[in-house]
Amino acid sequence: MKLHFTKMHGAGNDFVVIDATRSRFAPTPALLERLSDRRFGVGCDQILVVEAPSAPDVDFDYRIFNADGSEVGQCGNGSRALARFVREHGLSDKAAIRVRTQTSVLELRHVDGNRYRVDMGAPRLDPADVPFDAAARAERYTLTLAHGEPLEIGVVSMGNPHAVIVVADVDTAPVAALGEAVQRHPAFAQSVNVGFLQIVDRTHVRLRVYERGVGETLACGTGACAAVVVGRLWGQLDERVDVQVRGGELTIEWSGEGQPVLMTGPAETVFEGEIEWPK
Ligand SMILES: N[C@@H](CCC[C@H](N)C(=O)O)C(=O)O
Repeated sequence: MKLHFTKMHGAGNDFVVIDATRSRFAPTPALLERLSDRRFGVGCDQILVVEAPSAPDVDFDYRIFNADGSEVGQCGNGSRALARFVREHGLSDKAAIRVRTQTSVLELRHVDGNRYRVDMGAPRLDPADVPFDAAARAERYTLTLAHGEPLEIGVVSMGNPHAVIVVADVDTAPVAALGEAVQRHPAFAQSVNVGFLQIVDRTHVRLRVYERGVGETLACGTGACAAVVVGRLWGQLDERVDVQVRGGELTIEWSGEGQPVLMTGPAETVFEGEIEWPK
């Protein structure tokens, strides 16, 4: 049997997108591995599955799998790709579409050209929502890592968990080593995406993210939202911030607690293809 897929990316965070609105898609671990494998399969950071809505308040259900096969609650860059996918595949011509992930409902809109805007909902700052094991909610937490050095972090859920570390220079930050160490910390019961944020000025930042279930990606949409939320809570950023990531640029807007985070950025289709499955 042939499985049809679309390869897409958002600022270099790349996806295999599957339309499961018209035919059944069974995401077995072996199939997810084949789709994400860059040598023996198609290759991507995440697999995105568009499904018919499970309730009348949304247009589609949106499932997300990391490259390691783990199913997760949110993917920001993927939501822009999904907005483009449903337009290009004639699944919806609405100006705004609503999608449900495991953890949130998002609203997606086309802005112009290749740019899409997503209402990502309000960030969740209660440690229980992340989940992060802390005695009480705080804007800064100190994490003690195995090798001893205390680390200041901000912790946010955007429907998936994020720890944000402010660094002087993202180019020299030990992204993989520190990212792994923070992910393994027992305070993060479901692991965590780890963002390294360099503040250039109040409206410009640079960001690298060591993602859960993948490793470092060229961009992380929810990571950009979480980084701006933390930068604002720490009093270092304005309401609208351009976030330079390795694969491009995202604009994040957040007016403050209880308000939704708005993310604007590119979504590109790379190619369409088919793979034989089962082999
Ligand atoms: N690339 C994403 C986030 C994907 C999920 C993440 N790795 C997790 O495990 O929570 C984005 O653009 O937000």
